[in-house]
Amino acid sequence: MDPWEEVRASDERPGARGGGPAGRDPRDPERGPGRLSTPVAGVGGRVQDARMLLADVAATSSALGATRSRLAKRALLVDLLRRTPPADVPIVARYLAGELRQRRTGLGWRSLRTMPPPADEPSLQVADVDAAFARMAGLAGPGSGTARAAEAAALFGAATAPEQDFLGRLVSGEVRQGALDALLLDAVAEAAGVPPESVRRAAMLAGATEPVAQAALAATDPSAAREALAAFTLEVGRPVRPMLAQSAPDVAAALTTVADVEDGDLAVVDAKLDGIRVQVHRADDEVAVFTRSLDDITARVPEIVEQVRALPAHRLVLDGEALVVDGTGRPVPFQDTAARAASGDAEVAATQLLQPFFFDCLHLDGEDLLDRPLTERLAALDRLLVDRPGLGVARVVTADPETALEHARAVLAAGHEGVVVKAAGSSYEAGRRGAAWVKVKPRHTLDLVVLAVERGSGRRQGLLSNIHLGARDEHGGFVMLGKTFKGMTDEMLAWQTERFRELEMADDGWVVTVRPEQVVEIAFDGVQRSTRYPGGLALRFARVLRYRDDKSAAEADTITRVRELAAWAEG
Ligand SMILES: Nc1ncnc2c1ncn2[C@@H]1O[C@H](COP(=O)(O)OP(=O)(O)OP(=O)(O)O)[C@@H](O)[C@H]1O
Repeated sequence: MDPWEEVRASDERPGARGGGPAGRDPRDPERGPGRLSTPVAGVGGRVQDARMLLADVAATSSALGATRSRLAKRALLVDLLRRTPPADVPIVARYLAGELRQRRTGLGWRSLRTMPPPADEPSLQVADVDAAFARMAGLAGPGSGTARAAEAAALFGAATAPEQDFLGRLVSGEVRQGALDALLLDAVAEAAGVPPESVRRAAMLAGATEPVAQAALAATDPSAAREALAAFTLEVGRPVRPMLAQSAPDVAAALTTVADVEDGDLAVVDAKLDGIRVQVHRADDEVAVFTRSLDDITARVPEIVEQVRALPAHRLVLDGEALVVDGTGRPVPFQDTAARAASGDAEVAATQLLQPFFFDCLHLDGEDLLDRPLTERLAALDRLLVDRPGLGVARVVTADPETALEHARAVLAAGHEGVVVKAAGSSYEAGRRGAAWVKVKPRHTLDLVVLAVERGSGRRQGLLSNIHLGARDEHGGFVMLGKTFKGMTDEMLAWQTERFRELEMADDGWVVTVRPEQVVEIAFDGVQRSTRYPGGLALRFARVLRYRDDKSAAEADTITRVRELAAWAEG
């Protein structure tokens, strides 16, 4: 069967995706039940000298957990931000928006089991807590375990019972990192009195929420805040959040999503390469390579650096995908590319070369191209790659569904995973999953979060094997959709056994409950109704394709998406 036909015959239907902003319930009151009792001082009246108490952040966090609507959550965040002294804004933003990588403190769940008695009065300031976490993260070598335990005891001992609870949830990952980012940006806008788009755009260009929150809220009035935000522009050397794609069930549906093809609007149909996203920046001989999550991997990928240095330009920012290809130019299995990208081992790096393929150009020799139409950006890319066309991505520009489909078939035959259909006139919307890029893959996959794992038996004795899979719900929690022990290689089993021991929260001797942080890409044959699992749905023949370290749990697929798949399957 033609794989593209298979897509159409499978469980997705065109047109059923999209809709308005998720989760906004007009019946919700402006302020939710968890509203803080402390009065709002207003932007001008923020207490400039005092520091923010951890108790305030902890109270907001627990109120957020109990509040269901986005509107009420945003109101709580605005409340908190307005009362936060400017110097503390970055820390508060980091704790609530998810740029705190808890794992780096070295504190495990086990160390939280024996808390010292709580303090009676709140006295901890967020800056003290942040400093304590930073000190713990900096500990290494002999004696560091004891020093870390002493730091933790001092920190937790100075915390009241609700603060201990918050710190515990922060360390254990229950205060979900990243989940609030979009909401926090809107709250920053409201607290600073500026349009939300200006905050979002600044955060995308800065590649981070923290500095943007600080700039907006340190300003004395809305017009100063607007000016401070406008100062965030594309900077060669500083990664921007990458533009993301929606999905469509087939090429024709993708085409009509991005372009008015009846009217002859053109679409760019790109090969979708299955590797790792790379954003490369170059200023003369300085080259930096960033991943989808904006980690700097320059030192691990000298072969990419070299190829970028050879391009005929002084300053550039390119977006692309890097993969290992075999002698015939076909991509190797994704796991091998991922293993190569993760490895800093010089021997591996020398034998398995990562080849970059560029599909967008955001800056070229002094000109920012983000706001230019895609066709102009691609013309710049083509000029740049004129002597190295192999560094580009196979594409056609068309309004004709047949031509697009033909290209998609050729791309698949060349060993790639699908196509990305893009509006020819669209700008680069950093950080957004807009309608301008639509991906089509013949194989169905979901990115789910591992909630628990069962001990293996027989051949898998001593290993952690059967994983419990969860989709995100609208309220920051997860809905279990089933379990699988299929598709795991021996290496994967060994890796996951170690990984899930790290994330362990409880072990009843059979099932190990883990912190919901690890994303796994699952292939499946369909979604069916089931009374067995809490969402009323289960995946048929779920199997593991790969673990994804480039996505956080906050970016995993939602139960709404799974419900859509079930509805499509039922017609
Ligand atoms: N030609 C291309 N244009 C844009 N993105 C591409 C292209 N080829 C490969 N990609 C990859 O596809 C991804 C776009 O899909 P999406 O935004 O949904 O991210 P994703 O969730 O990582 O996707 P997936 O899991 O399907 O790879 C990009 O992040 C990029 O890594």
